[in-house]
Amino acid sequence: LRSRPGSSSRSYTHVCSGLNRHPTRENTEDCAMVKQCKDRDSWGEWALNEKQTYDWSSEDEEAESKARPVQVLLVKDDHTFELDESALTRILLNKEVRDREVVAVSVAGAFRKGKSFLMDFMLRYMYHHTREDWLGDSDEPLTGFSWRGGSERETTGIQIWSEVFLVDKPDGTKVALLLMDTQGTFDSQSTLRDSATVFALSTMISSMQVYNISQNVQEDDLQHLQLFTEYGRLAMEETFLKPFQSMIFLVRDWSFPYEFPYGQEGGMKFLEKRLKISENQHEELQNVRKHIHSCFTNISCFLMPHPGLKVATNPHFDGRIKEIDGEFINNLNKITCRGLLEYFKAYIKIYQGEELPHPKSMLQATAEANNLAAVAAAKDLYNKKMEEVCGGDRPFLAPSELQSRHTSIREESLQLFRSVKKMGGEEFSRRYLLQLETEIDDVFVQYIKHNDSKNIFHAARTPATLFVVILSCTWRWHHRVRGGGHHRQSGNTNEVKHSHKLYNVAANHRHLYHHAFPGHQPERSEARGIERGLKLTQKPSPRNPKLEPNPEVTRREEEEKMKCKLSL
Ligand SMILES: Nc1nc2c(ncn2[C@@H]2O[C@H](COP(=O)(O)OP(=O)(O)OP(=O)(O)O)[C@@H](O)[C@H]2O)c(=O)[nH]1
Ligand SMILES: [Mg+2]
Repeated sequence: LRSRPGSSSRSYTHVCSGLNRHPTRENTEDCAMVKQCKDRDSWGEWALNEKQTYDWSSEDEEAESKARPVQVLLVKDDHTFELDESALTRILLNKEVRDREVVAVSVAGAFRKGKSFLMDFMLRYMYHHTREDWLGDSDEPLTGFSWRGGSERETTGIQIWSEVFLVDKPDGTKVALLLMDTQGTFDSQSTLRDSATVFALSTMISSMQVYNISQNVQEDDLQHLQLFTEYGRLAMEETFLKPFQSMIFLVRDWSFPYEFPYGQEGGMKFLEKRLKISENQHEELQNVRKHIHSCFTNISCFLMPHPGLKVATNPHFDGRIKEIDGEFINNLNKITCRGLLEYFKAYIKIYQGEELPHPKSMLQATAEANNLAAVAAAKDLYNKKMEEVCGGDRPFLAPSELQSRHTSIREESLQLFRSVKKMGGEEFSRRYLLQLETEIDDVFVQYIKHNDSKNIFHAARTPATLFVVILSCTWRWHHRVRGGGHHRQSGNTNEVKHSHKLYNVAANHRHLYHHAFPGHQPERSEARGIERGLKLTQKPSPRNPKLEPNPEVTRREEEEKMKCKLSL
């Protein structure tokens, strides 16, 4: 194995010092980082000097590899992700393990909660598990994955232990066991998306995810688990019934052993209580529990005691057992897990792409929901009021009237949006106000169109045709009225005026249409509107009760109407 350029010298030193205790030189011919767990006696054969440096600079030098954490997933400064495929390939395609079933054990959870520290105990177990005292010398510092005290984050991305352990299954076959340490969630340099990606990816590729939490199982722990697993489920193409394998809630610093004893049994009873779904529970609480149950094939829990104040607060503590509380040590347990690892590369591609939605903080999601609900309520109000003004069964409205009704209803609806209490602040909600304005204006164009469909002149293909039709109708009316007597003359003058006015409106609206709906052709329903429009334009009509009804005129009038319709 080669050293990765830019690998942290800090964690490197840590690992170097650990090599004295975990020397490895199994298969130099294949550069294998494989530990045959039964072959424990050979482990001590090869020890490195603490100050020894490694020169893995040449591909040809299949150097005696040193067990160490290898950064396989990098979260870069610009919050993008990079998979170190060659490092991963070197570990996983080693001929000793490449055809073996893989069991990946991962640990994830909030930053600074002792995840790497725990993984180092797992490592120690893997190296010494066949010994009675696998914990080793009580003066031995704890090494492996880099862990440390302090408030700033340590582990970044995903690291895997370069050495893959071969573990015997009861049926005599061997499985490859991979240990994986992950970047803690919610540190101050990561976005929610960064945290969600690391958590989701490690859950997707692990057979067992250890969810490392502190002191208790809180509702927000469950909600975050729900968010992250959903983010993982989204990325998995197949919709498995249960997309993930095993999940262990590892509760650190458990302080209530008198309620639930330390360890797995107490943990299971405690978790059963915490994840219980009951009828009278609020839907929100039920949903998060149902989601978690639906995600994992196995869910268990382990209650770990506090390791003692030295571990938690002493900056010089180096992990030696004699300084760790006995109870903590007594509760370190065996690993039991299995699974597959081959989707690693495929999954990271999904997170590198932009198809997945970005997860949002609870406040952001709530603020968005508030604003969207206010937009919906305001749009509703606008639509309702406009329906009353110019809806389906309302008569044609003069455009100027329609415009002025729209303006006042629009303002009323914007006012409703402004008055609804919303989270996220003024600046945030301005975006939604703009969205509302745009949507209302779009709907208004529809209302104009609808209103126009009630107008006879709307359906004329061009203003010119329309004009010819109007002239023709008008001329016929003139002609008929001239022969029909004095009374009709005044009615006809009105008619002509009306027709001209409507022609202007129609021509004007056609212009609006073509602007709003380029390429739009009048539809049947609009054609039907012509009939309604005809009725409208003929007011006051010869059927006006004030005028003498003349059956002959009425018949001709009907004929004229038909001609008008046909020419349209
Ligand atoms: N209270 C408490 N502290 C612990 C426990 N285990 C380890 N620590 C201490 O917690 C500190 C952080 O340990 P790490 O293993 O580096 O924590 P981490 O979760 O890997 O941190 P990040 O890599 O930054 O996410 C160290 O000072 C440990 O000594 C524990 O069970 N309880
Ligand atoms: Mg860590």
